[in-house]
Amino acid sequence: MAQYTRVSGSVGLITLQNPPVNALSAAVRQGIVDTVKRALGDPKVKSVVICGQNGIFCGGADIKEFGTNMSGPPLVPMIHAIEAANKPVVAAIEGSALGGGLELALGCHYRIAHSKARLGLPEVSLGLLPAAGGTQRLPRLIGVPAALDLITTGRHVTAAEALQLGVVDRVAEHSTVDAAVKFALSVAAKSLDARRISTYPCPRPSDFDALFEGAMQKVRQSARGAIAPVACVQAVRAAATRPYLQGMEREKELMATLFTSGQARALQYCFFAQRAVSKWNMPNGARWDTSKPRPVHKAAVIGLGTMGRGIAVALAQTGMSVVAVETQEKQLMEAKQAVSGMLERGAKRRGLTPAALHKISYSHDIQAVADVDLVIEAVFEDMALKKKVFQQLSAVCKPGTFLCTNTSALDVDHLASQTRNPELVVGMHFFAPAHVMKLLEVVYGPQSSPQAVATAMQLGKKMGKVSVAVGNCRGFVGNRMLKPYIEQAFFLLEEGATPELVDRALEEFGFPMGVFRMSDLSGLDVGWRVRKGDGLVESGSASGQPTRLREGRRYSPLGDLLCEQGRFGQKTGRGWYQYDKPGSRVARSDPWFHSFLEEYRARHGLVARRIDHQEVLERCLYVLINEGFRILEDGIAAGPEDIDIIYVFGYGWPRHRGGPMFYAGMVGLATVLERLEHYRQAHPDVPYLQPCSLLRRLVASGSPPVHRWREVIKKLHSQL
Ligand SMILES: C[C@H](O)[C@H](C)C(=O)SCCNC(=O)CCNC(=O)[C@H](O)C(C)(C)COP(=O)([O-])OP(=O)([O-])OC[C@H]1O[C@@H](n2cnc3c(N)ncnc32)[C@H](O)[C@@H]1OP(=O)([O-])[O-]
Repeated sequence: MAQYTRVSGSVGLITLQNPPVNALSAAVRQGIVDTVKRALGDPKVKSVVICGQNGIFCGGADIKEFGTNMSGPPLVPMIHAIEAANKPVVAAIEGSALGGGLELALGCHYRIAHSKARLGLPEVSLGLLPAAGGTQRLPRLIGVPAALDLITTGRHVTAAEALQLGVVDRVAEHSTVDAAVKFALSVAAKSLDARRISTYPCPRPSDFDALFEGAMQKVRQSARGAIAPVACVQAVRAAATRPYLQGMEREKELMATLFTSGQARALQYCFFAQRAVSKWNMPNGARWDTSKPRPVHKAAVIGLGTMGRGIAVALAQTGMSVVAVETQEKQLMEAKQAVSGMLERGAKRRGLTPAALHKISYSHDIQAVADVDLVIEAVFEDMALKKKVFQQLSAVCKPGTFLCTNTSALDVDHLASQTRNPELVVGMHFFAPAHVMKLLEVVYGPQSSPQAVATAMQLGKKMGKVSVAVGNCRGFVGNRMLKPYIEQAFFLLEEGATPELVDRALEEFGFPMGVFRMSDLSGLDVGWRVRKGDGLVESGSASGQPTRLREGRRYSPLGDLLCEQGRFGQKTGRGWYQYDKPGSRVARSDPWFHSFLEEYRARHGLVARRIDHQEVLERCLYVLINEGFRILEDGIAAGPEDIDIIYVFGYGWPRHRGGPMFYAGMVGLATVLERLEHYRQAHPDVPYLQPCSLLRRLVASGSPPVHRWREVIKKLHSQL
């Protein structure tokens, strides 16, 4: 809807009305067409202002309409009518002008933005391109290089940068609409010939070919198989090589290739899934909208290793006071330096003064956290040590202090049982580097209070994290699914694959790093320590079948054998790959490992066979997905969106593939089930390949679309 009023005597004020972000739904588009006609037909009106209700201009096209039979007036002619108007039209931009919202503003003759406004064309992040003239008008207004940057990255710019780029004409510190009305009065009599962007020539950069080749190469490298960024470059190229109307035809053509693509559906699913996970609920019925968080003004971090330092930085960057505790004096001094460095670099990147530096106080005494509202424990991943810390915290902290653990796999309930108030204990599982990675798993146990979960989720949002609430179990959601994925990768090596082949298949699928390059980065010794803790590691000297079985389950000692030789990955310069020196990041094939693998197969009577990318993907991804279904069945994750957001934001699952559960729906649940059964028959000693009954149930009920799985899961749990 759009409301029309005449203000200041001669200004027609059009207000977009579609809360919360005034998206350009069919009704809003119709409203704009009607109100613009009215303003242009009203003799008293000399100029027009378009603004949005509730302090936000427009969040773009209504994404909820995509995939439906879209009705109502199309955007392109609607914006043309505004640009062709014989009265100046001024866009008053508050809050956000994104996608179709900015394209609407680019159709106006002037743009005035509030100093806090954000502007951009983020369509690429939805698997699309700006299809209401954005790819043709923006290059004409701000030049090809700047337009290429905004359109291929989809990044939002501040009002200040938008002014500097020439996207907006003015920036207002207060009441943008008033400023726009005053401005509209001042330009009422001015000619509009030079204000219709589509009539502008598109400046042709001197290094035209090099620029577009460079842009195409860049998007192909960073896109990892995503198609929208490539189409964005092609559309902007049309702006620089064709007259406006032909360029618009090209924009339309390219959008048609994207609009119904699987990638666009996956990316739009991620958009809504990211918002859905903030609406958390627990099996005991507690929910996001009925559980009130408690404010956290002062927080503490216990243990200043790599994770603790990142968490301290992320907390301080919220502007709250932070107490950082490390009992080892030397480690404390090193941590102080490291944290200060990270804060200074962070502030510099954002063009800010490192005010957060003064928000952190350091101590080697746990007594220093007595008055904080929330503590995050990040000491070494050892249960005995963590239990001791939780006992101390329970004694030292003021009543009501939330006690959170950054453990990545240990039992949160067991730690809670070490305290006087287990209801105040939750897991806050960050991902390395903690001040960079967006994902946060908030882990609740049966005793965790809804208020503790609500407080941790709110703190996560304040730290700029995408927080997902999950139940307590071994490895929570992310690491629990990673275990069978890694196990299959090891088995594939035994059967004939190489680290290079497995990694190439996963990287071509879209992962930034394959499983073996990732293992070398995070360190083979991390997993080795956990397997030792689980009593799985045996001495390397023995050979034959028995050494590859643990309680009747197939087991591959490959990783253990490498660790016994000190091959921990990048940190030792040798792992699954070789590196120039310890700490280098460039992986190179290692002839030693290839002959070691052949000798290993011979020693264990294994005959290598040809393995193709399809088998790698099916075995590594379907077994991970299958564990995802078990997690849903166990109620550890409330819905597929929770799992998908965890994998997209924490494990490098390519966003244009929607996440493991969405991907399973795209491939077809029946196919996933059939392939798992196929591999289970071939490998009866691998229980992870046993299809989950929830998967069978979904296939039996006709493989409903992913957004309807929660109903099936609910029914399943109600029958349990
Ligand atoms: C032709 C044209 O070229 C093309 C084709 C297009 O234009 S494609 C569209 C391009 N536009 C975008 O990519 C912008 C997408 N939106 C955002 O980036 C953000 O929303 C925001 C504007 C910066 C506000 O952030 P926020 O943190 O304050 O609130 P929120 O929680 O995110 O959002 C609040 C609520 O609004 C919903 N919502 C937001 N934007 C929406 C949109 N464009 N369409 C439909 N719903 C939308 C969202 O799902 C949530 O719903 P619910 O969860 O409450 O039920």
